[in-house]
Amino acid sequence: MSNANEKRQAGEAAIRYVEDGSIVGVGTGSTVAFFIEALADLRHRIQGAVSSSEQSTAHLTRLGIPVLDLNAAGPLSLYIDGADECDPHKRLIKGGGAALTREKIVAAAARKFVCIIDSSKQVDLLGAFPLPIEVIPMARSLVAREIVKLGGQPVWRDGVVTDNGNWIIDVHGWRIADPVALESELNQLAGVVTVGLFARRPADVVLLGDREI
Ligand SMILES: O=C[C@H](O)[C@H](O)[C@H](O)COP(=O)(O)O
Repeated sequence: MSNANEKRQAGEAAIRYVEDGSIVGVGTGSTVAFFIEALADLRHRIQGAVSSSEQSTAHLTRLGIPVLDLNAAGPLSLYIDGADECDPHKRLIKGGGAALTREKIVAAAARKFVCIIDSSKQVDLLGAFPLPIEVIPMARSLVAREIVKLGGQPVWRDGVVTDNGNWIIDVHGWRIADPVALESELNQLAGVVTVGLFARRPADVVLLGDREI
């Protein structure tokens, strides 16, 4: 089965976790786009969505799904999002679409995080996909030097500005044996806004296509 078909299956299968009357946390990306399309059929049965990006907000709005502010919504029962890599412990690399910061915020606000992937995202060890890190623009070189000291190869995603007005560094060359420790260590660097490792708060459920793994 093609990756696109598996993404569609995963996006549609995630609908079974949506409860009537709830506010749904919605991630970003091509897999989530299938979820948003399916969610539109249920729009009269939910209160609305909290969005993790301007891209998803535009998609949700176009389909008539109310987009709510997280501060007003409070704790969420459910967050649905894709990933760039997923290990056997449901720890993730995210941020290939530069939406990692708001994704991490909405994931943290949710009781259950259902991650929807295709088989190309499954890995034994995180790090073949370059690790995205959102940085304050003035700290780009500073953070890059610190990453080199930690053995990574930082590459500035030139031309990309996040929804929060920041920049992205993609770190190549890491095979991440201890994602929880690395996430914590990188979070301490001055100028780092968000690390694209979702290890301290992994997914609760992973759907590969329509199959829970
Ligand atoms: O910043 C983007 C997000 O973390 C996405 O969830 C991730 O890049 C996966 O996207 P896609 O479903 O398009 O492969």
